[in-house]
Amino acid sequence: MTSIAVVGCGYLGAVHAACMAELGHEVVGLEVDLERVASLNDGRAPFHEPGLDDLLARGLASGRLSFTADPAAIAEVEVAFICVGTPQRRGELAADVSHVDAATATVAAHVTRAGALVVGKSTVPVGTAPRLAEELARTAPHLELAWNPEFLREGHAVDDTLEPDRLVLGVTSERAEAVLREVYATPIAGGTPVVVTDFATAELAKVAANSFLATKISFINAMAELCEAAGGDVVLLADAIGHDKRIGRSFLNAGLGFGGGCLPKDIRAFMARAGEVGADQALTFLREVDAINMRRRSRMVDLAIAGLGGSAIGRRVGVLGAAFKPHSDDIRDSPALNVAAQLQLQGADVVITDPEALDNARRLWPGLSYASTAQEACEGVDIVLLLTEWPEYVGLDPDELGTVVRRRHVLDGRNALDVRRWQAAGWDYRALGRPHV
Ligand SMILES: NC(=O)C1=CN([C@@H]2O[C@H](COP(=O)(O)OP(=O)(O)OC[C@H]3O[C@@H](n4cnc5c(N)ncnc54)[C@H](O)[C@@H]3O)[C@@H](O)[C@H]2O)C=CC1
Ligand SMILES: O=C(O)[C@H]1O[C@H](OP(=O)(O)OP(=O)(O)OC[C@H]2O[C@@H](n3ccc(=O)[nH]c3=O)[C@H](O)[C@@H]2O)[C@H](O)[C@@H](O)[C@@H]1O
Repeated sequence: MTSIAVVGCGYLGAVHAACMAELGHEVVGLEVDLERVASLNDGRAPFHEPGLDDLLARGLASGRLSFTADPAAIAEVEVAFICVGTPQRRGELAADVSHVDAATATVAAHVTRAGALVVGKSTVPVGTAPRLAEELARTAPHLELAWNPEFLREGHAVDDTLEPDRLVLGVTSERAEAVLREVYATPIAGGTPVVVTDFATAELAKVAANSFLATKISFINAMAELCEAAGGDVVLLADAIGHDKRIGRSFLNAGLGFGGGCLPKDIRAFMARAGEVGADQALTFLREVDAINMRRRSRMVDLAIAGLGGSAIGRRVGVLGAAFKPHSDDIRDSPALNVAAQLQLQGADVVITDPEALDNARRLWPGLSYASTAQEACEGVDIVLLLTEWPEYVGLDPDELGTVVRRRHVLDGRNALDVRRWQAAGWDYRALGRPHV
C-alpha cells in the first residue's frame, strides 16, 4: 500500500484517486473547488462517469479515500500525482500550464516526507517536466519528479485506469521507477505493458497519441469530403480500409469530428510547442487536421439549412445530443453545441436534449432551448439532428418519433442511425459523407 495524494480532482483526478483507492492504496484527493470536495466526500461524482460512483462509495467506506481542500492533509504522502487542468490559453494555441505550476508549488510547500515522488499526469508541453524538476531541486530538494501521462477516455475512465493499454513512466532514477511499479503493481501483474522513458519522451507520448487519434479522425473526415464530392459512401469506405489490420477500423467513424477538453487543445498546444523548440515544420499537418475537423461543423450547418429549404429563420430544429461524445456530460468544445448554436444564430428555434449534459449545456449556452426527452425536443420540428450518438438516440423508434415532428427529416451527424430503418419509416435521411444513402 502506498500513501498517495491526487492534486486536482476533475475528470482525470477524481477517477485516478478513486481507482488508486480501489487498487488498495491510501488516497487523499486535494481539490480547490469546495463544492467538488463536498460532492466527492458524499460519494457523488461531480460529473457523469460510468462506474465512478460505485468506486467512490467503496473507497470512502474502506476509509482509504478522502477529499479535502486543505493542503496540510498531504504532508505525509509518498506519492503526489498532479492532475490539474492545462487548458488552451485565451487567444493562443499554447497550453496554459499555470495550474500545474501552482499545484507543484503546493506539493513542494506541503509534502514533508523525504524522497516523496511528485508525479505529473496532466498533459503538458514537452520541456515542462525538466523545468519543474529544476524548480523542485531549488525549493524542495527532498522531493523527486516523475512523469506518467494519462491516456484514459472519458466515459471509459474507470476501466482505462484500472486496466490501461500501457503505462508510460518518465523517470530519472531506478528508485522512481520502482515506486511507480509498486503503485501500479495490480495492472502490471495483469499484463499491462510498461514503457520506461526519459521526461521528454513521456511528455511527447501523450500529445503524440492524441495527435495520431485526431489525425485518424480527420483523415476519414477528409475522405467524407471526397465522398460528398465524388459520390462515395464514407462508412463503407471506412469498413473497406479498416479491415486492413495495419489501418484498423477504430477511430475511423466519420461525422461531426472531434471535440472535448483534450484532442482539440492538445493538437494546438503541440503545434505551438513544436515552433518553440525549433521543429517549426514538423507538425504543420496538424493545422490541416484541425481545419478539416472544424469544416465538418460548418458542413453540418450548411446541410441543415439546405434541409430547411435554404434558410433557418423561423424554422424549428430538434437536436439530439449536447455532450462532445456519448457516456459523458462534458461539453468542452462540443461539436454538437457548436452546430446548435450556429443554427440558432442563423435564426432557427433550436431545442436540444441530452441524457447527461443538459445542466452543463444550460450554463454555457443559456440562450438555447432545452428539453428533457427526445420526443419533447423534436415536437413540431422541421428537421432532427443527431449530433451525439448516445445509445438511447441511436435506438429511437423512427415511427414513434415521426408522430411528433412536423417533417420526417433527419440529419445523422455521427453516421450512427440505421439508415434503412429510418427510410422505411418514411424519413428523409441525410448524413455527412454519404451523398447517396
Ligand atoms: N479529461 C480527460 O479525459 C483527460 C485529461 N487529461 C489531462 O489531465 C489534465 C486534467 O484534465 P481534466 O481532469 O479534464 O480537467 P478538469 O478541469 O476537469 O480538472 C482539473 C481540476 O483541478 C482543480 N485544480 C486546479 N488547480 C488546483 C490546485 N492548485 N490544487 C488543487 N486542485 C486544483 C480544478 O478545480 C479542477 O477540479 C489536463 O492536462 C488534461 O489534458 C489526460 C487524460 C484524460
Ligand atoms: O487526453 C485526453 O483527455 C484523452 O483524449 C481522448 O479521449 P476523449 O477526449 O475522452 O474522447 P475520444 O473517445 O477520444 O473522442 C474524442 C472526440 O472524437 C470524436 N470521434 C472519436 C472517434 C471517431 O472515430 N470519430 C470521432 O469523431 C468523438 O465523438 C469525440 O468528440 C483520447 O482518446 C484519450 O486517450 C485521451 O486520454
